[in-house]
Amino acid sequence: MAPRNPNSEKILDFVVNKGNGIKGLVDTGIETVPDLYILPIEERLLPNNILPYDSIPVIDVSNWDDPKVKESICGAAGKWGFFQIINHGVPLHVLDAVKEAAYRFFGLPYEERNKYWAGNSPTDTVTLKTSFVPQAEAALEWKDYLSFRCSPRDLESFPLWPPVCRDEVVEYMESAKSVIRKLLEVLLEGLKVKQIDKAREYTLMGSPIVNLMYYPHCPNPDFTAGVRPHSDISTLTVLLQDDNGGLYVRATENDSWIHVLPINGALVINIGDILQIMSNDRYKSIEHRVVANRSKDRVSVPIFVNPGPDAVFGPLPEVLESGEQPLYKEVVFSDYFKYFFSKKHDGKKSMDFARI
Ligand SMILES: COc1cc(/C=C/C(=O)SCCNC(=O)CCNC(=O)[C@H](O)C(C)(C)COP(=O)(O)OP(=O)(O)OC[C@H]2O[C@@H](n3cnc4c(N)ncnc43)[C@H](O)[C@@H]2OP(=O)(O)O)ccc1O
Ligand SMILES: O=C(O)CCC(=O)C(=O)O
Ligand SMILES: [Fe+2]
Repeated sequence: MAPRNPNSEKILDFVVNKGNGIKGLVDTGIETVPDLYILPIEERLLPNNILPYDSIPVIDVSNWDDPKVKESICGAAGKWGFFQIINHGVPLHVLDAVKEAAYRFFGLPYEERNKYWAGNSPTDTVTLKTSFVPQAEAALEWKDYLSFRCSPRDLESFPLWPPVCRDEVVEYMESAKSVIRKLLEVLLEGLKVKQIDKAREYTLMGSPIVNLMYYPHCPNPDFTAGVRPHSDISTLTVLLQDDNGGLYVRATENDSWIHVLPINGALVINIGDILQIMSNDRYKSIEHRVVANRSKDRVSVPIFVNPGPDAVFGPLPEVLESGEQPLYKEVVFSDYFKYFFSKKHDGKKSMDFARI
């Protein structure tokens, strides 16, 4: 990474070391995007690269047992890696409450937010961070996020979580659990797995993380990234977005992107690297990126459904039983996670860690 100019060093200190986040910088009233956030032209999302008429599938899951629903889910996981679900059973008021909780947390004064800043937080199950890996990024991402580890054991530290949003995060996670379970059952059935036993459950969903993502309004969103192109490392991700839009998914055509249209009450589902690996490439973890908004603050709430830290995953025996060659080796999830967090968001490069 090239050395940063003195002004960028000052901004980095204010945003990262002093824990103000990009929210704190925007609150100073900046009218242009600082150099520290400017992407090289080849990394920007240009209007010509957006496919205006394409969209990812929207699946009505009111009847999970309907073979057509199962087919749509497995088909979308294989072709698009992304789909939206409606009539999933998570009540609208729970979804609205967790989005409001995100605005409430990021609306707190600096001193209150900063109690949870990475390194200050009273518990490692909740951390406030900015960008992705600021130490490894030439240009930072225009986002702050409050991250909650949500396994049953992590929930023991609930009393230390921020009171302005903790109930809403837990209620959202608890309500989404049955949707996650159903999705995994359908997707695994599509891979000839008959039943998700306790060991498989730990590998598929042992350490979920809920993030409250906050993308403050940006004077020129075209010059910077809310989130750079990346695939998620989860088994799958359940994402609640607000009505501002700004999430783009990579299309099959060279360097073109599809906007994920906000649908009130819908959840966006994407396959993560782990499920691509377990399925030996039958399901696809597709790159996506976020662009901030010029006039409005955007929030989203992903649930990263991750394996337990010591879970070992690789292509499933059921997938390989007909003699198919494994494309990936077996990997411990915590090693994969550390590798992902050791570099900037970089497309699908994390998968090389497991590729044979
Ligand atoms: C996209 O698909 C995903 C995403 C995710 C998960 C998303 C998340 O955002 S989870 C939040 C990050 N994860 C955790 O906090 C989990 C527990 N943490 C760790 O395991 C480690 O922290 C680590 C993520 C592996 C990184 O370890 P390491 O490289 O040793 O660095 P740290 O010790 O964390 O930090 C060193 C130093 O820098 C400060 N810092 C680091 N990053 C930030 C940041 N983004 N913003 C602000 N400050 C940062 C940190 O506080 C330390 O400062 P000190 O003052 O203490 O020295 C899941 C699944 C998916 O599919
Ligand atoms: O904010 C969004 O819409 C997506 C965020 C995302 O892709 C991520 O955090 O991995
Ligand atoms: Fe993502």
